[in-house]
Amino acid sequence: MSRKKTVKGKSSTSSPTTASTNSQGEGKAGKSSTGSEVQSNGVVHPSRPSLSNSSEFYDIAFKVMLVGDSGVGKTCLLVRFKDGAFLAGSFISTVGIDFRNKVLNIDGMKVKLQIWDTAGQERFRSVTHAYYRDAHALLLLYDVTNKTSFDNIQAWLTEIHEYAQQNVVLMLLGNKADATQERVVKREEGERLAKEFGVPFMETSAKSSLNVELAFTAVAKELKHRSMKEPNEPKFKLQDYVNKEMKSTGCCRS
Ligand SMILES: Nc1nc2c(ncn2[C@@H]2O[C@H](COP(=O)(O)OP(=O)(O)OP(=O)(O)O)[C@@H](O)[C@H]2O)c(=O)[nH]1
Ligand SMILES: [Mg+2]
Repeated sequence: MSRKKTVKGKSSTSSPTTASTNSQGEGKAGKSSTGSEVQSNGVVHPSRPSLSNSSEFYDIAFKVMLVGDSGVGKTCLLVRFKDGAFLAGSFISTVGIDFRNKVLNIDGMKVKLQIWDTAGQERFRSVTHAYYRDAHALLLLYDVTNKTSFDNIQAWLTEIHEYAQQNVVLMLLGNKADATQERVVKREEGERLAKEFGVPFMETSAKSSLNVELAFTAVAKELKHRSMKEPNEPKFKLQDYVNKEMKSTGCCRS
């Protein structure tokens, strides 16, 4: 596998609470004024119907962070979700941190996800640590064709406990589920690990798009339910929702 390096996001140790966005809803860490109100729980409610910089109105916004070893497919997962495309060919390892915005319609509400794509390489850890505390949700990825990336999940969870908010929404994703020939981590092993740590789990594929939309939608639903706190609404259960909605390729349904 060839490895090229490119500067896609600006390395920064400042908090991502503020960020600048271009017309495609992509951005880098930085400072900007949005006119939105940030609640004590960190949820961004626009003070009026809001036009995000990606030219889409939204009612509520959350920060989601992609974490996991280098090469597990974080950038590809985000590109698949945002653009519906797969980055095949040579692997371009992320440098620092980068984000893309996407507005989802969740039960009649426009939910904006600001999705932070972090570099998995060890040398960028100090950069990404600074961003954990502002994340409302974390998608923790391993690669089903790479045992080391699976074995490292425990270390990632330790890091998350150290740097992220206590109530952060967390989901474990076993990516590259399409790669049946190269698979070395069974779905059952992923499920077992997730159960052990009490986190929702599913397998995904940025290549085939298996469960990509579902992963982000499930997180957006959980965040929206938490922030709305409708008194008579039944509690949203992320894993139950995922199990119900999961698409099957024969390999990945529980
Ligand atoms: N077969 C298969 N390959 C994938 C999938 N997702 C990513 N890849 C490949 O895996 C390699 C790494 O993908 P990236 O998305 O760049 O990995 P990353 O996690 O962002 O890596 P860092 O930026 O270094 O942290 C690339 O060559 C992708 O083409 C997938 O779902 N299936
Ligand atoms: Mg990347």
